[in-house]
Amino acid sequence: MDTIFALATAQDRAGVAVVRVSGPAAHSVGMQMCGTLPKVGSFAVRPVSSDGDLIDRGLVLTFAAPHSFTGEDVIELHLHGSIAIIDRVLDTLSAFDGVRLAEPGEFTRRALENGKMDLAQVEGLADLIDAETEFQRAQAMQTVEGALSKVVEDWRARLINAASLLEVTIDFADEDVPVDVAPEVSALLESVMSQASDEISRSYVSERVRTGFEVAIVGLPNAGKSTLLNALAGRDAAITSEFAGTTRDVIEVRMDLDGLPVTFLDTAGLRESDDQVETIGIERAIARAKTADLRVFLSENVSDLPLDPLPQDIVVAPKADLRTDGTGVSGVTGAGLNALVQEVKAVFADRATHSGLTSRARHRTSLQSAVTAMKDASRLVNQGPEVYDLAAEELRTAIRSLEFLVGRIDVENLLDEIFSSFCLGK
Ligand SMILES: Nc1nc2c(c(=O)[nH]1)N(C=O)[C@@H](CNc1ccc(C(=O)N[C@@H](CCC(=O)O)C(=O)O)cc1)CN2
Ligand SMILES: Nc1nc2c(ncn2[C@@H]2O[C@H](COP(=O)(O)OP(=O)(O)OP(=O)(O)O)[C@@H](O)[C@H]2O)c(=O)[nH]1
Ligand SMILES: [Mg+2]
Repeated sequence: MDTIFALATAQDRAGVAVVRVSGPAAHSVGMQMCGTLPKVGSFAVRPVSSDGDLIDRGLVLTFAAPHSFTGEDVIELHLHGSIAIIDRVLDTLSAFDGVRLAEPGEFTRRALENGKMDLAQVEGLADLIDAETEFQRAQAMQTVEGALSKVVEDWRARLINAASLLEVTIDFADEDVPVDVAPEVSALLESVMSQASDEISRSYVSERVRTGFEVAIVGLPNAGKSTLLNALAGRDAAITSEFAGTTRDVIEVRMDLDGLPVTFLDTAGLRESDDQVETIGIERAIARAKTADLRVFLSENVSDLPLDPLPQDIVVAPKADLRTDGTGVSGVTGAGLNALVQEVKAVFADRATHSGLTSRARHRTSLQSAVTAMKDASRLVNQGPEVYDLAAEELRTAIRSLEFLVGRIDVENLLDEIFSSFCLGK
């Protein structure tokens, strides 16, 4: 087993930089660079040297397998966060035999392989590192803490219970069956099916929390959409001009609305156009507006537009400053801006109350196949003891789907994909 190392902190000048080393050679490498290591489970200031040349004086932490993040022997070098120090320390580490730079996510991969966390927790950890808003942090943190794993484990236990009730009956097949297990098995299946189905519908909301809710700003050319986007963003994200048809590409601005991750989309003004490029822009605008979670129609009259508002969509008049009725929004004067933001926030805050524990298509696929197998099992159980063996087989399929979800089985082919999205040093 290679010993791996990486910079765990951001690749830039900083107060402190942390280099982690994990694997069988971690302690011996540490002793060669630092003279002696602090005793296991503690930290101390040590010189960090290369061939007798003092690179830095750092804080050194020693962990011993299995009591570390990876479950292996680990040392951490907390260095001054200088680019030159980091380069020299990484160079020095790579010169040791059997010691190499870690791949993205490789520390976490070892933690998974050593049973320190399961696949759901690993995904949660990736989300936690990517979290930009409070809702994202809270959702990811509950997954890291094992909330999803615990629920799935509970469902799995109930299905195993149901399967064993069927197995007992199957074993008694030629004798008088002691009790009819069908009611108990059905009740177990019903409870898991309803909770899993509920989780599937919640997963769409959690997915939006994870990736951000999208709000498309749509309207006629020149309505002031780009000006509005810039006002929301507090910076010049999009080009604005007095010429109708200025915006063509969809411009995205990510925002944190009191912890809710929301991406505003500025789009091309909607009209019939002879300009081929503008027409492509308009097609993109309509496509993105349709898939967005919410649309803001910056429009006096939505029937002017080739798009109908959906129930929660917001319709607001443009250029409030040119109006006398006190309504509308203006990116120039800021009139109505706060009210608009509050309205968007309210819509998503309400949707976010329906979030759950799963946030990926992968989770939904597993849950869906588990539910399908449970439905089949339930139907078979109602047909009578002659087909209990078939029902038990369906239950095993459902159990395997749940095990796949938390990575108990069969996930080798998933790992490269999951870990490739991790940062270096994690
Ligand atoms: N310096 C530093 N900060 C860090 C981490 C790290 O690895 N290093 N973490 C990394 O992501 C996070 C904290 N999570 C951690 C989780 C488990 C262990 C760990 O060593 N667990 C051992 C028990 C350690 C002990 O004796 O207290 C274990 O589970 O056996 C370390 C960090 C965030 N902050
Ligand atoms: N008076 C007034 N003018 C505005 C307001 N918002 C935008 N404008 C002006 O209207 C013109 C068009 O603004 P844009 O923000 O580029 O309009 P748009 O909706 O993005 O236009 P397209 O990208 O062409 O669809 C510019 O000259 C802006 O300065 C507003 O609230 N009040
Ligand atoms: Mg524009």
